[in-house]
Amino acid sequence: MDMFPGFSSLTWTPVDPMVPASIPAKVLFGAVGSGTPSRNYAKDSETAFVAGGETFHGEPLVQDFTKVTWVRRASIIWTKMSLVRNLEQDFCAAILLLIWLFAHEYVRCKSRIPGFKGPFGLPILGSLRDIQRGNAPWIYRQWSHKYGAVYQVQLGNIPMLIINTADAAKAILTGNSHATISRPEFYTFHKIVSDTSATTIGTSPYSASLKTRRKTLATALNRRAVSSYSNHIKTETLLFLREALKNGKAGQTSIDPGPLFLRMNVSLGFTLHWGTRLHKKGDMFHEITQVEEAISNFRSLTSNTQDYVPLLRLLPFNRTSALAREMGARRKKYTTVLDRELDIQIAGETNEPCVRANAKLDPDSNLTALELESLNATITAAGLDTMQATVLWGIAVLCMRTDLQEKVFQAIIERYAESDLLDDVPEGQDVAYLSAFIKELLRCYPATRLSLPRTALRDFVYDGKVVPKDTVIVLNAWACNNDPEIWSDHDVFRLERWLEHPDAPTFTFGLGSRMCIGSHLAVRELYVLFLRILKFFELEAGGPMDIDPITGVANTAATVSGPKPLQVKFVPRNKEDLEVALNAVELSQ
Ligand code: HEM
Repeated sequence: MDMFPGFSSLTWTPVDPMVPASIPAKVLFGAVGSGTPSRNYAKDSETAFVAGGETFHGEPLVQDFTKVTWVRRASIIWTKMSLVRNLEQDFCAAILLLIWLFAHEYVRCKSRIPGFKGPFGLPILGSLRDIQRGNAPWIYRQWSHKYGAVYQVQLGNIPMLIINTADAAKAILTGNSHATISRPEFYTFHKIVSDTSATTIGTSPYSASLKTRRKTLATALNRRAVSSYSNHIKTETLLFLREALKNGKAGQTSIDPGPLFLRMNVSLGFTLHWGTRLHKKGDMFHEITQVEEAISNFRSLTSNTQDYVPLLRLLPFNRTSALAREMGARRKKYTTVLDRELDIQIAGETNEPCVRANAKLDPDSNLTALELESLNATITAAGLDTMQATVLWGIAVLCMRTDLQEKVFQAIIERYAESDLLDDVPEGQDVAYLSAFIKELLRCYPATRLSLPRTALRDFVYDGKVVPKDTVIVLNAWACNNDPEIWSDHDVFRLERWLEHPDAPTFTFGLGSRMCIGSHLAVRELYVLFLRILKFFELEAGGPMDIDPITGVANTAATVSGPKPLQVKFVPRNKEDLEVALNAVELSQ
């Protein structure tokens, strides 16, 4: 039954005198007829009703207000009151928002580190937008010209000290190594990803457990241990050559070397940790690389806005949190499969020597299940994207700087006879130019340009100012590597600098108490890989390449700064000999 006869067909003409009364109200307001008062102020207003007698589709177009029933009048008065109430509510909401904003800004001001200069940034966001919009290490270096070598930025409410010069890095991270031994915890990575999968060593705050885990992995990755992995490195690098030769049709086709190297690196990590090579687990490859890349981005210092603006975490459809949770769970799934397989092998005494088996079998090692899981996460994550980025920059530089490629190649053949290098590569780095190339590569293209952040475990003093406990400290490794106090020609990719100053510092692997523990493995792998690539192939660019360290970066928001995708021709220096030699080599399974 219609409770309000005539109400549902009620139509209005606008109060706006500029609108001709002859235009049907349905055209002006859209379809009318439900009778439900809406928040269109003109429509809700009593003055919207004027007398008239036209009809539209048989209904009166304009209704005489004097004929409106008492029920309708009550409805109109109620609507008017609602309008006033809505305005009151809006006003109160605006006042509350303003108060919250002032309170927030007060807290933000209070959280600044006394004595350190730095940009103030925007309300709520601080300097987050500036950093997210550009290339953070470059922007931080620009700001250091204004605010000094060490200054503060605020990302949301969180103040961070940014270190931009070599001297400051040494003073803070080496000079106060114990005070700077911890890592901060961020919402997305530590509360969401690590809720479903353990935290890696590199993202764990300082604790007794971190000490034990770090010691276990550092022992497995020290110089002596790395030299015992030469057989694994040989297998993986020779497989890389085989794939480059085959996929690139002996130099006739350009290929993207990214996936080849990724497979090689993941496989090496698996062998060292679980004693099993990746090719046996073909299906897992895409899953692992996809998940680890996504998780790496959750570690990003700049891209997770919700880490700095807690309000965003309340959004009902929070895609970042949902994705972070999913990736953590997916990582746990494949590491669990690998753990189970290794456990069966350990029980049957058929396992290969590897980090996890050593840790489980060592009677002195008391690692808990969660700590072992942290080692899993570390080995799958650490070194994966960092090594990938470094190798790809190296390949791009060699394609674009053919003079350097020739120089290093000549140095290699001077040192090695024709076919020596398919067998073991002698320990050490006996091709000085190649060694210099790797150092220069790491200097100009540090994979993590902003090193993994630290937090102060306790107060310490730098430059006469107190750095309070819990302050987040970020090393701008890229700026330190380009410090004009160390190199007057820091913008040039020049190998000879490392022959002139072999002990000059680089900041690519960090500094002090939480420095990278995989650096020996990383440098060895880079050395052996480039030695073999350059000995057997000539590299040609198969498409445009931007090797500028700033404009050439693929994703400036990512934790790791790799180059844009490459297309490369791997032209064998001697196709027949290489094919025969590579097929003859027996590779460990
Ligand atoms: C070119 C390759 C690599 C680069 C540029 C790199 C860079 C870094 C950096 C900058 C840090 C933080 C250091 C600091 O806070 O001072 C780090 C930490 C770490 N890296 Fe690497 N890394 C590389 C390869 C590897 C490899 C191959 C592994 C192991 C398989 C590895 C394992 C680790 C671990 C476990 C940590 C955490 C150390 C801690 O927090 O105590 N890295 N790496």
